[in-house]
Amino acid sequence: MAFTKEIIDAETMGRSLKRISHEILERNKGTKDLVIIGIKSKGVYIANRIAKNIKTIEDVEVSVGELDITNYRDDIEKDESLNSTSKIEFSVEGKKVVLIDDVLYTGRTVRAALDAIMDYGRANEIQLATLIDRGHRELPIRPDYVGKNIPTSKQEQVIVKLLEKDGTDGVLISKK
Ligand SMILES: O=P(O)(O)OC[C@H]1O[C@H](OP(=O)(O)OP(=O)(O)O)[C@H](O)[C@@H]1O
Ligand SMILES: O=c1cc[nH]c(=O)[nH]1
Repeated sequence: MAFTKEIIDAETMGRSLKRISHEILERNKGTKDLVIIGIKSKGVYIANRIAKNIKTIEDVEVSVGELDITNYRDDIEKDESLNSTSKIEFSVEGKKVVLIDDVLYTGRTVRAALDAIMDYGRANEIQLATLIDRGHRELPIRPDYVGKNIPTSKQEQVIVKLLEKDGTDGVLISKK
């Protein structure tokens, strides 16, 4: 039987995302040339929340893009007939891109996302933010901003719940 427990509540998640927003501003010395790209699907909601926090802190609207990595995954064959649902309505050329996802695990999703972004142009810099880093990387990828490091076993599953999609905020860990 699966055993599930909450490891991050809504309040803590909100605080973590505020801290990450401040860290992004601190590291980039503000919002000049800054753009945010969320990996679909949950990374997009988190990206929008961080952009909202930045608006509150700096009163600047940072552009947010949505990245669909389906066609760049290494476990399925590339299918050009699959329409990408990415929505990036700005140039990444010369920009500082903050790539955002909910969970960082093997790193394969981020590897695919880096490939996908490259197709949009040559960013000056790509940084990575994740709400949860659960370890077990299979590629040399590390986040620049982390909500919380959660040591896990490979048998466990990390489930991020977001208000926009699930009606509630929180992070659960489930053990088979
Ligand atoms: O580092 P990785 O091993 O690639 O794992 C992390 C990815 O796994 C999850 O997505 P999932 O593929 O479960 O799809 P989802 O975004 O629809 O939840 C999560 O949202 C990350 O994108
Ligand atoms: O536990 C995991 C691993 C990858 N992606 C998730 O969302 N959870």
